[in-house]
Amino acid sequence: MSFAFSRSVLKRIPMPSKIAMPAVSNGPRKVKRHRAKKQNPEPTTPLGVLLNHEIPEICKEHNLTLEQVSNPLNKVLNNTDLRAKYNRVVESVRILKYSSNGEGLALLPHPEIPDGKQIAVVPFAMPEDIVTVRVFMTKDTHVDADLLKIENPSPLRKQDLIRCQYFGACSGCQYQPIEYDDQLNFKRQTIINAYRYFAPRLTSMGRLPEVGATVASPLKYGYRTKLTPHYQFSRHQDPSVRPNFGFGSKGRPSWRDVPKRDYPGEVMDIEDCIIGTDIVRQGLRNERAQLEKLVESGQVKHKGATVLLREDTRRNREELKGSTAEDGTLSIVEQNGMFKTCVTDNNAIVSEYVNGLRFDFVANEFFQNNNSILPKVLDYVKSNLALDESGDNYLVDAYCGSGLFSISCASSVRKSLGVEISAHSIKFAKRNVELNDIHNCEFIEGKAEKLFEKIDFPKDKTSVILDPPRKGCDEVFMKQLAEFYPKRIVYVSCNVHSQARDVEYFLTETEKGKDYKVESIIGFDFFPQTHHVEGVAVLSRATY
Ligand SMILES: C[S@@+](CC[C@H](N)C(=O)[O-])C[C@H]1O[C@@H](n2cnc3c(N)ncnc32)[C@H](O)[C@@H]1O
Repeated sequence: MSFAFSRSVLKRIPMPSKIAMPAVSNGPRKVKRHRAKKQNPEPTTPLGVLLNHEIPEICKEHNLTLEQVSNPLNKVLNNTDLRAKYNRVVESVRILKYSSNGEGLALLPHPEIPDGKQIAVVPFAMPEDIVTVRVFMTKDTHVDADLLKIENPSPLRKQDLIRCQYFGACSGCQYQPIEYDDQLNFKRQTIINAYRYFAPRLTSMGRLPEVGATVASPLKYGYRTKLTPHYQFSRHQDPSVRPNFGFGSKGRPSWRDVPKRDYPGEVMDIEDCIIGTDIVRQGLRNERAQLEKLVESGQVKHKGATVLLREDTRRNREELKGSTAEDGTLSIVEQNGMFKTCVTDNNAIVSEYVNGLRFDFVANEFFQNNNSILPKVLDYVKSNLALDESGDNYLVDAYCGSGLFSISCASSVRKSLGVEISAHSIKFAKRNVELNDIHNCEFIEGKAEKLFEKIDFPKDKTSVILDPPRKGCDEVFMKQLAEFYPKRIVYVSCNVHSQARDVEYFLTETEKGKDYKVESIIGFDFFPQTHHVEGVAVLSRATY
């Protein structure tokens, strides 16, 4: 039997520290009082958006003050009768809108105050649904509720579009029952909201263009080149039985007959994930079967792990290594003359092809997860860099990863400079220029602002691509970018909220940023069936 699974793939989850024994005491037993934890999320996370923008907005729309919708949390936590009153079933609830996280938001009657209200977050409910919910968690500002029944569906709800048996309990997808065009519209609305919330000055000054229609993904299912299922042994579980292997679950909804979960609220047992590519889906099946064998034979000694499933594409079949089927044969999918395996080793080197260019990278490092949409994104980014046809152009690629943008634009520029914090990614960016026989791209390792120490490109001929992680850019970087004064900036982002915040800061808070105009804002649907949207904002300098 192969040990590859347990040795190379698994990331150990730390064991809980020893449980402290209670101190011996002779006095009367103290009643333990529960104290609510203060919620102070990062403002551009889904919870930050909910607390700072979505809840106040609902209050405003319904003439409610924040006090009128807040809950006496410490009282509820310490009084069982009161908790039972708050954790209740509520019928005939109209869902008002989606949160930025693709969850339904609603107003419930207050359980104590006759004309009071509570704001409820209801996963899997959609705007205009009339539903029955069960409140299971009270927070200061809102309550969390499970969707129990759809009494009257929203006109946008098409239940027969749901293709996954786990939809409605798995935390991965939110939009399966919605026609694809409507999904794209919801994502556009997310971007519009993000700029209203995080770029209020630009919005009120009329300095933002209309957000464009979200660009569709060619593949609506079967697109994800990376999945990371996990498992965890619970304390009460027979250690010789395979634990659930899959993804996190959401609440305990009962509106759909989803296959039984033994450990609600934890990991769901998922046999197949249909948003994965064919080979990644095969990898999921293989690794699940492997885990079963290893557990049965007592070879899994740790409490849980996350398993990487990453597509690897090669021209040459002999180069492939990866997940094997139960009979020990390597799983391979052949597609358009290329061969694909599913790699499970975090440190393996994998390849992807985009527009005929080859990109190698370390399996657990960042690479875009939807290969099918990349040609459209690259076309759009390239056409918005305002590159001169003579080729007298320079490109800065900040947060460059393994060089996707620099290398894809190399034939249209004289020189490019990429910067990236991950040493691994930089190593592979350098290797990728060699693999593609490119000679005008340079890469440096370090924080994004490091590039300003190095750069000697003429500002009037330089365009900048920004593609930071979810938290966005920091102010130091934005200030230096404004000082550098490039002719054009294309800002790609997987979090449109931090993007909107950065664009507002750049245009309103930096001296030279005031000379820029936001030319366009548009979404790309990298993750169909989910609430995620990738935003691309184009900024141009007034004169160059
Ligand atoms: C969304 S990825 C984009 C990668 C690349 N543009 C691509 O499309 O493949 C963001 C990248 O920023 C890098 N990163 C994170 N913080 C950084 C920082 N402060 N300075 C430079 N790079 C950073 C991450 O390692 C990651 O590779």
